[in-house]
Amino acid sequence: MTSTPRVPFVKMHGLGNDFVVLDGRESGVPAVDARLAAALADRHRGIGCDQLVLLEPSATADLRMRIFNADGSEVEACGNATRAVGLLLGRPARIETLGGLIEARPDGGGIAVDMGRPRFGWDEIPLGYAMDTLHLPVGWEELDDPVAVNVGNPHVIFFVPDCDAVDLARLGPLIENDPLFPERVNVNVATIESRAAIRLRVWERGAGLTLACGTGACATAIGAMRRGLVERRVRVTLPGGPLEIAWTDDDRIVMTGPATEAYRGSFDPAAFGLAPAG
Ligand SMILES: N[C@@H](CCC[C@H](N)C(=O)O)C(=O)O
Repeated sequence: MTSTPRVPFVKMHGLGNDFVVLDGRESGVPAVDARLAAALADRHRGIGCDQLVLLEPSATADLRMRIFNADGSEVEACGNATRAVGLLLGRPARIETLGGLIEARPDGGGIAVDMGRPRFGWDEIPLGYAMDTLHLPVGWEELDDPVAVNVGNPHVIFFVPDCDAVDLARLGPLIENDPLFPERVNVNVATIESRAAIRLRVWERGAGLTLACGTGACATAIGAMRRGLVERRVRVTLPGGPLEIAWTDDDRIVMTGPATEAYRGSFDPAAFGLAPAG
């Protein structure tokens, strides 16, 4: 009897936003589609994670990073996963993503990522129709007057007196799936603590409430900076811990924070309905 070769993975997280990382640059790693991504992300029947990350060779960068939400949807960007991949690589690297080319490098005890330029056009978020993205004239119950920012992926940000008091588990999915957002949206509720500090909770598109969201921290910081609420370098504290976000003079977003390798494991592809390789 021949046994099916197991598929290796690395379990990682950035401030508790957790990932299963598959290295598709190695042989034996299966093609990932939405069904497999959702099955592996399942916390009861799979390995469990907020996002599945697949590394592939790239013709234009050091490697390509593909990101799948827990619901199986493939997305353009993930700040925390980029720091995790930066930790795995252990050296400065240019990373190709669906959202553009970004760069990760070791920085002190953590990883710094140049996330590229923010975008503010209504059709770049994207929104369903033209409106001012600095003050969207819309609201859902007590959440209103949000900012919209695309930092590779789409975000809407509500500034509120106390983000911990918002019922984000109920309002998050309503806003995520509102027809105003044709590609759905990540929903951020933020409280300005000072001109250098923001507190943030995020309902992630395709993943729900997470302990941290790197792109959410970037989008929220940029939204707050555009409104003149904070300086161009700010600490954003999520339930899982803090990230430092800077908007540079040459219009780039730099996010700095920790990443952690939790463990290495392997799974039986047959258990996930995959035929043995070769
Ligand atoms: N956790 C991520 C964001 C992952 C993708 C997001 N849910 C989306 O659908 O755009 C981060 O750290 O940025």
